[in-house]
Amino acid sequence: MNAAGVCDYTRADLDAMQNSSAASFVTKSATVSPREGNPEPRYRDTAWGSINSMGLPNFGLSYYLSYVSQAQQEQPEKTYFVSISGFSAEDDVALLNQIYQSDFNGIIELNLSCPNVVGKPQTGYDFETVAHVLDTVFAQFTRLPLGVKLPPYFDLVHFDQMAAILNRYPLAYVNSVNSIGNGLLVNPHSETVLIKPKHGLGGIGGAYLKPTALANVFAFRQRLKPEIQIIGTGGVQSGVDVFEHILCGADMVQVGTALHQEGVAVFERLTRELRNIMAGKGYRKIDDFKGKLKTLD
Ligand SMILES: O=C1NC(=O)NC(C(=O)O)N1
Repeated sequence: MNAAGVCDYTRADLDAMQNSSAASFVTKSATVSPREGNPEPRYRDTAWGSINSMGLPNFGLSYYLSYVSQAQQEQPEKTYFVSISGFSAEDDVALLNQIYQSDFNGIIELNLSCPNVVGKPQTGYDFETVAHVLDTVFAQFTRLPLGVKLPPYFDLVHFDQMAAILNRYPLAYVNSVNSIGNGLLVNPHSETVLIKPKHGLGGIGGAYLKPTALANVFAFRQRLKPEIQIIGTGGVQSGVDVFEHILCGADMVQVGTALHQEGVAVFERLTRELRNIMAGKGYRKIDDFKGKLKTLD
């Protein structure tokens, strides 16, 4: 499926996802009020991936809930995801109330990791706030499955601390990772940054991101209780990358930068390439290799 923020902003984007061979889609992270987002240019592709500082532009939660309501009727066999991104626990409660009062019957993705709203830190790096938000959310909202979109972590102690917090809640899944926040890409010819917001700093995606994404999927799989599934996101450009995410423990894989660069045809290509890899290795189903990465211990 798509990673939140890619091919999910407008009805046309979501139609493209709905009519593709992707198993599902997630809608652009919705905030309490619709947002214009950051000034352009705010997204750039490179040979190795992408940089973005979109700033959570979105048409508001009701726009996406009404789209999913229609999609649920058209293709009821699919389970859809709606992403929300409050700037406080109270925001998240307000967004969840709106979802619970609608006919939405899919999965909620709570984005704890947008790095691009000036003045708003990435919640996922503030462990106490993560615990407070999840305490507040799960005290009231347990009917619909809910997962969290996490930023990448880079320290084993942080994996331990976050897993200890996450294991306290009835989470449906953890989605690792969001972009690497506040990276910088420059154009050496013009001696200029690529994007306008934040003097050129933005979230890094694509091939740059894969080693970090695989490490986060693998580390959380080792630490999280088995009831919490894992969505692997980051650096998926080929069937091999999908295979590696699953080998590290991903139950589902999302595609961001490569989807932005190639369009929804990427899903058929990735699926075909994964099938060929599995056939070559004699694997008949995902469980034959999911989470079975070998270490040299
Ligand atoms: O969570 C997010 N991650 C990103 O890399 N960019 C978007 C955004 O800026 O809206 N949000």
